[in-house]
Amino acid sequence: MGPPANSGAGNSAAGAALRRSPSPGAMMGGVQASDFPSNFSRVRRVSVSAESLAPSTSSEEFTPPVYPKNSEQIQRLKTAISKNFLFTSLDEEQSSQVLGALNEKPIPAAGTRVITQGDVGDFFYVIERGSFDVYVNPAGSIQPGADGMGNKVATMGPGESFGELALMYNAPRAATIISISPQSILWSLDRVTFRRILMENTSKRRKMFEAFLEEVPLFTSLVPYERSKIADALDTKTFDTGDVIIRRGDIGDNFYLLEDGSADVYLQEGEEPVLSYKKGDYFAASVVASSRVKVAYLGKEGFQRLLGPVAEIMRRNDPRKREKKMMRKEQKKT
Ligand SMILES: Nc1ncnc2c1ncn2[C@@H]1O[C@@H]2COP(=O)(O)O[C@H]2[C@H]1O
Repeated sequence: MGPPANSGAGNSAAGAALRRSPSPGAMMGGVQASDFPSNFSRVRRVSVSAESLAPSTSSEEFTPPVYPKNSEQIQRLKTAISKNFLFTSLDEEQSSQVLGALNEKPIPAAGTRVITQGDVGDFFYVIERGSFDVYVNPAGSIQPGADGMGNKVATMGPGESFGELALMYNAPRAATIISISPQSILWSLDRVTFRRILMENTSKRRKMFEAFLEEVPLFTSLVPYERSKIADALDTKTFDTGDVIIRRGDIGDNFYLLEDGSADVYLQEGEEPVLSYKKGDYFAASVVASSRVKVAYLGKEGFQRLLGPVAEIMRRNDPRKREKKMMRKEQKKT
């Protein structure tokens, strides 16, 4: 996935691009109908009422819409959201409200434009079936002509979601989304339900990790939006001085990023450390906290799905190799 000249998304960058209010011209993008394939979003673009733009307060009464589903649909929907990090920390009530409010949207044709960059945001989408390309035009909206959609910045598939940025920031859509396979299936969630139930956690996590992830050297090659997706998947654990974070030989299912504090790698308990880690470092094995330590970690699932773009850098700079090398060096000395 090649980073675009200006992806215009992610929190800070999206922030700037997204907090602009859309001009009427930008919203239409000045695009000729013939430039694009059948347009899913244009036919039901809605004006968003002031009420639904108001930030949510959890004390207000709120009844999400309910779209009846048969058991086969519920099963498909549950599978589609099961691996999506935005749904992982919902309680039972929230979960059933969201399941009820998600509405099945078949996208029969490849080349259907689901979201148009620069438009007002109305729905958030989860992909059940099919693939979708993401385009960003650095101008902030699609432009006339063959390259009007800008640069292709990503392709998304089953289990992934999109359309949250405009709803979170009350901002124009930051990208254009086009179906690339026929017979795709999306599930849509209206903006009010998204803001009331899914947004709090998502923006909390993104805000919490945004500044930190920007400083992690491994992630500097990612576009801000890719870092936001990593933030969605991170969890935090705290260790006290002397606690073993990972023991050598443990099956390492997690990828750890040192968020705060410092940690040491030991060859043998009681000996001098052979390597030290500081904020922003990532590690894999035999690590002991040398101060109070906060780590952010990614489970195996997130690791495989989200770190694809930096896999090559990690292979070159595998922390296990680094740790083993230091250990061999130490062993030679003795
Ligand atoms: N690199 C990217 N930049 C901006 N948006 C992206 C990017 N990749 C995926 N997207 C998604 O594309 C969506 C377009 O609509 P939103 O701005 O509401 O939310 C956006 C994100 O969910």
